[in-house]
Amino acid sequence: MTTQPPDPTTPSVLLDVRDITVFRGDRLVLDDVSLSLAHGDAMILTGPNGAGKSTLLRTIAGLRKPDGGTIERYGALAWLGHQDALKPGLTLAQNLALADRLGSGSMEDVLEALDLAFLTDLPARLLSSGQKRRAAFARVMLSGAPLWLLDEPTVGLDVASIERLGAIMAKHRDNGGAMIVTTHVPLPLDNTRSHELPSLAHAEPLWLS
Ligand SMILES: Nc1ncnc2c1ncn2[C@@H]1O[C@H](COP(=O)(O)OP(=O)(O)OP(=O)(O)O)[C@@H](O)[C@H]1O
Repeated sequence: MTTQPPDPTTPSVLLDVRDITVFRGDRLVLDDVSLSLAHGDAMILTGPNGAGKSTLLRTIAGLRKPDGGTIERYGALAWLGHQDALKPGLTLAQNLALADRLGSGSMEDVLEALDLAFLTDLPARLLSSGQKRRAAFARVMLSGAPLWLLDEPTVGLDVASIERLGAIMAKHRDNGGAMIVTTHVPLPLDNTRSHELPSLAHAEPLWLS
């Protein structure tokens, strides 16, 4: 539906992050963070509030520049942030059609997998918060990207929806995709790796220059 199984001639590594350092304002948030992801991997990013989980995902997504270190990516990525970023005046179908143009997923399959099919003609502003979260996740699926960066994807979701997400993530991995997921709640995912970010919040501020 989304990602094709890996081609044996392509490298198994999808993402290689080396010694990433990020400041926010004058404060060091990420200090020499390194991680790598291969096809089929699921990494759970943990750490207390403010440890820099969102900052790391945004940096990998290219939404901010690291102050040090390197990021090598082998394939497209899709990023799910805290904001669902739907256009409120457009219907769910119209919102997803914008994403569908970019990728290779099947709209019907995605709507079915997320139990959204009955909502396609509703303006996005009328969706509940859990429905909006599922719609935002639908855009990730429709991107066709092998690498998913998911920042607290389960916020606002009921138990059945979290189970659905778990099944979708497992299928994505079976198809050769990989993901980094931040979460404060357990996810229904097998064989995950975890990466814990320490809190640097109480470190002395460091000035950039
Ligand atoms: N625009 C900004 N300017 C300065 N500092 C910021 C800015 N945005 C975030 N920060 C700080 O960067 C640090 C990391 O924030 P981040 O949102 O990445 O943490 P997080 O681990 O995702 O937290 P949470 O678990 O609460 O979602 C925090 O101390 C936060 O206050």
